[in-house]
Amino acid sequence: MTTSSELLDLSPVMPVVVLDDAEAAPDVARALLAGGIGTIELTLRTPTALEAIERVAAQVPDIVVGAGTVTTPQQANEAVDAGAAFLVTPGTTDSLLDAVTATGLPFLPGAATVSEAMRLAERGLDTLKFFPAEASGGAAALKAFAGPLPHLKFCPTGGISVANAPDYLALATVGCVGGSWLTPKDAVAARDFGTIEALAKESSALAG
Ligand SMILES: O=C(O)C(=O)C[C@H](O)[C@H](O)COP(=O)(O)O
Repeated sequence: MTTSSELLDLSPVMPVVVLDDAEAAPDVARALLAGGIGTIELTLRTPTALEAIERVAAQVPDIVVGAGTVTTPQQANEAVDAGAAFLVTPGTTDSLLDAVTATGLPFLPGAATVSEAMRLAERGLDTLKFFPAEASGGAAALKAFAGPLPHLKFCPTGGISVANAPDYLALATVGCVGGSWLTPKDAVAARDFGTIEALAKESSALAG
């Protein structure tokens, strides 16, 4: 079992993946692994996402597969049943926090402000997702968070690319960044796993 803080150490970039076709999921995961990325977050934005998680968990045991876009207690439970090893929420409500905590899985709860981060810290959580990162002030905002909250660690996502990822990864409070750029929609649709592997390689070489 990986802890929330260990999740941030798996790779400098956590790929945030939206899949319309569950059948492609194992090959996407294999391409990411071949490019040096040890984790995949499959977002529950598409009807096939749970099946995609199931397939990756069963067929690609070397990658740590999690569920993203978990916004309801029911989704948290469905993700566990599908075999997710971790959960990611874009924001946090009390009922969602209770549900994800009850799963016993490591999770990254979303926060966009200092107050939200402080509320999560009050609940004993020190490893958070910062979302939407760029729209909420970017690396400069997180740098400012670290003044009063140096003990909290973040995985920022939302608007991050290979170009601005280094600004975040340079911060001591950032363990990894999340982003969808490793799995472009057209590359997935065309089953162009070579492109995904190349993007993964470029991302895994970023200093974490
Ligand atoms: O789906 C979720 O749970 C989210 O919270 C949002 C995702 O992490 C971002 O949408 C990824 O952002 P991009 O890399 O800008 O595409």
